[in-house]
Amino acid sequence: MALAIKICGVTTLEDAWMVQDAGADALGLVFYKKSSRYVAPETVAQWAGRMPPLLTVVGLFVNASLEEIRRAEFLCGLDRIQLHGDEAPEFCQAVGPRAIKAARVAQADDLLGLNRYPARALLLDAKVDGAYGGTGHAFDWDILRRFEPDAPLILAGGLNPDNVAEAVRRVQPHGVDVSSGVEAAPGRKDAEKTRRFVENARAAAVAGA
Ligand SMILES: O=C(O)c1ccccc1NCC(=O)[C@H](O)[C@H](O)COP(=O)(O)O
Repeated sequence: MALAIKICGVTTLEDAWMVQDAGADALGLVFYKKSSRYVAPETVAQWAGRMPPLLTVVGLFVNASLEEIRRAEFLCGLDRIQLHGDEAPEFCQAVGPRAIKAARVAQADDLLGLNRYPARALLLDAKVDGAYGGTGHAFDWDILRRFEPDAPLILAGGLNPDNVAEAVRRVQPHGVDVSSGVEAAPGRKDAEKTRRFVENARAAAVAGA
């Protein structure tokens, strides 16, 4: 199966095109006001008709209301909804078949109960005190050895162009997700790092196929 690659924390239309040019499959828009990568749904709505046509657009929310999510979906035409807070399985169900549930993990116990989420995919990120995501920290991938997710697994947390190949080889995820590892500055992506990330991830996936 081909590896899906998502570049998260895009805040400009220019970076959205760069992500497509680099060969990624999806981009993430952080609709969480406390993030340095926050972009307003109204801003994204102004990009309408000028977005890269074939990229999957993922809206990321942290403990948002269903109303807030539906509004952003309507304004921005989101393909997926990434729930990156403390949302319950029932909330994931209410969001519907576009929902990706993100979970923060540090140890094997953090994986318990994740199969209760009726999610399109499970995204596993590093657990860091006081932060919901985008920290640049990795978790111990070995704790995934005995984990059998019911949904496709997307690996995140501290990935970068230099470690993504090893991550793909060891975890064999359905997809990988990166934010700070391909940044020039918070909220701005670096084209060269993004291109290298995609190239190295794809090469590792092909070699392991
Ligand atoms: O990116 C953020 O600022 C952010 C804030 C709050 C919740 C989630 C956030 N990002 C989520 C992502 O999808 C990141 O790609 C993921 O956490 C990995 O980040 P990084 O370790 O920086 O690659």
